[in-house]
Amino acid sequence: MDEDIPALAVEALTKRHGSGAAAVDALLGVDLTLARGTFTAVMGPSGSGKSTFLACVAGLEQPTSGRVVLEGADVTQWDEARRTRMRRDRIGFVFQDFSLVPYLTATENVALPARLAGRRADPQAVRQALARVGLADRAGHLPGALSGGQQQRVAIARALVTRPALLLADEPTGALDSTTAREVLSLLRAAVDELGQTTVMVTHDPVAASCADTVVFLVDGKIAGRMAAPTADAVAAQLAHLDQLTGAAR
Ligand SMILES: Nc1ncnc2c1ncn2[C@@H]1O[C@H](COP(=O)(O)OP(=O)(O)OP(=O)(O)O)[C@@H](O)[C@H]1O
Repeated sequence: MDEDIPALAVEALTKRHGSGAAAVDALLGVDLTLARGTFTAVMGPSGSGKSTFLACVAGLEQPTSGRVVLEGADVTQWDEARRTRMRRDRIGFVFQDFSLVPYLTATENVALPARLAGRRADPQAVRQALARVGLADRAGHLPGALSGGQQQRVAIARALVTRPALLLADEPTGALDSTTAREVLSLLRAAVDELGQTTVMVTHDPVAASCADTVVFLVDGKIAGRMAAPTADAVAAQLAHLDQLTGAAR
């Protein structure tokens, strides 16, 4: 694998939901290139296009125009079956509500992506993934017997066990208290630093965003600003100025 190929390149991405008078332009020409092993936070007001962006990157939605290039492959050219395989094999997801299967143990939840792909999960890889998130001693527990933070850690182990090209996290700390949120964020940061895991995280929280290498601000479907080496204060200040940024982006 050529190390110079970016993990993700999004080129002139547009997405129009609906048609005619009801059409909504959720993305209006987004360009973004992510080098491997980088951690990017995506922020923006409600309705700015963050979820649509993640859905297009994951191949869950077809963009109206533009390209999504994952590790050098233009996935927008692929049919639904191939995009589904790509999602299963090359992308890890972490959601705000954890999205664990309630009747499966932590181990079984982590093993699920491989099983869905028709493979047997490597038991050692599953054990290691759970140990990495500090849950070796909770492997046999059902999600209902775990705290919110522990459930999110299981979800992170599940997302990372396949060693995906891209980890997409949608408000991963949105349902957690601030102490637990910090633990989850340090796990994401460690995955980037120690495993070289390319990560994109949508968040409303400046503290969460400050764990990323770069913050990208979306406003009205366009990138309205970027911030390298973010601090929580600087991100909060930038969010407060998004209205002016919108003006500059137009
Ligand atoms: N399936 C859909 N059909 C029609 N319009 C949609 C659809 N999905 C999203 N939209 C619209 O596209 C725009 C962008 O929505 P999106 O959910 O991507 O924003 P967001 O930044 O993720 O918002 P939030 O922070 O509230 O989750 C909004 O105006 C939204 O109403």
